[in-house]
Amino acid sequence: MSQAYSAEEEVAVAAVRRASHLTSAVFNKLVKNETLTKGDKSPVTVGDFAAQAVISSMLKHAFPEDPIVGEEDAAELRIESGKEMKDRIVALANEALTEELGLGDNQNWGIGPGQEKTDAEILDAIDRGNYEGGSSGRMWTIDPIDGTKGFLRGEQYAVCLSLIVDAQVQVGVIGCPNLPIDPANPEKGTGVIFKAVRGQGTHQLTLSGANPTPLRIPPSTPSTLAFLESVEAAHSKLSFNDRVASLLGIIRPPVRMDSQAKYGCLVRGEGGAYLRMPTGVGYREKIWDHAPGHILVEEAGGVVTDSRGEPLNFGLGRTLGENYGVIAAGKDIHPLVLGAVQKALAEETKAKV
Ligand SMILES: Nc1ncnc2c1ncn2[C@@H]1O[C@H](COP(=O)(O)O)[C@@H](OP(=O)(O)O)[C@H]1O
Ligand SMILES: [Mg+2]
Ligand SMILES: [Mg+2]
Ligand SMILES: [Mg+2]
Repeated sequence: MSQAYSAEEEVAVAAVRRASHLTSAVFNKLVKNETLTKGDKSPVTVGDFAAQAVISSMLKHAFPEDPIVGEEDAAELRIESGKEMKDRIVALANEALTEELGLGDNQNWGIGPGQEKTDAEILDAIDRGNYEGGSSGRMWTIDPIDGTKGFLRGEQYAVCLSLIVDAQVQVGVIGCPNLPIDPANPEKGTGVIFKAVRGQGTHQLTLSGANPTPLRIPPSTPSTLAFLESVEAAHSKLSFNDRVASLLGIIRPPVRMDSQAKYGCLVRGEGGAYLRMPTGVGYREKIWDHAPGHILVEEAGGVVTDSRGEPLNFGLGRTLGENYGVIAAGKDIHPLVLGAVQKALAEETKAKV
């Protein structure tokens, strides 16, 4: 009998691979009018839309019944003012879908090079990401470019895909085109894929899908720990992390990095703990920003909770609901970090009264 979710894993890695190639190629060619500002003031580029179209098209081919919770939608591309961008996205997506990447010829799963798609098919593929989520059944999450701000700066970003079944993440794949393959040996270059399947561990692959290497979070102590945190101060309360670090006697400065590449770094032993606390503006975390990273950490022997010590709930819809932050770390150090977070929160409450 084949391993559980082996077809899903194969398709997910292939889809992330194609989308990762697309995004890194697009970065070098990106021009100014190829970025839009969304309603929440965040950026979205032709790369985000095209990568979501590619992943969604491949998922439809392999698993036509599965709903998708995707970050982007095509509304802006369906109106006259979006025509130029739409044309570019259709061309990019078709290029990526038909490219020969040596992924095998399993046409049943749509992994090998496919046929060109029409404009309508590409827009519909993007809009298939409109599922509202929920606590039962299968669903995929797509964050075609996580860390769009990092992507635009030429820094870290990640192509993120997960399969959630009955509110449990079962498969997670994260492509990080700009991440060093081996941080100790920068000459090895950049571009990695992290993958995890429930019960089967976490692995790092090259961006070409080769050399699967198992990953376990190594033990750490406050003297070796550094927080992995956002670059963007608007995304998490960085001053809070500083307070927690001082309560724990952490000496190393935080490692700031955009996107779920942070979860990838955590599982391969960089940093030691991921900490993301709300900034207080009422933002709700999105499931596509955490589901793949969450399973990478759990399958590498780590623990992920919110600041109350509760598990994250992926069954509430497109968001994680009320925002109590995210703490991810190896299982030895997680209780220590959680304790310090709760102490820092209690200090804040005390300072307010
Ligand atoms: N106020 C806020 N609080 C927390 N996260 C936010 C936020 N505003 C945007 N984000 C999310 O932060 C993600 C990036 O996380 P990070 O800071 O770890 O790189 C963004 O993903 P996208 O770049 O996919 O839009 C976006 O979904
Ligand atoms: Mg975004
Ligand atoms: Mg994101
Ligand atoms: Mg995104």
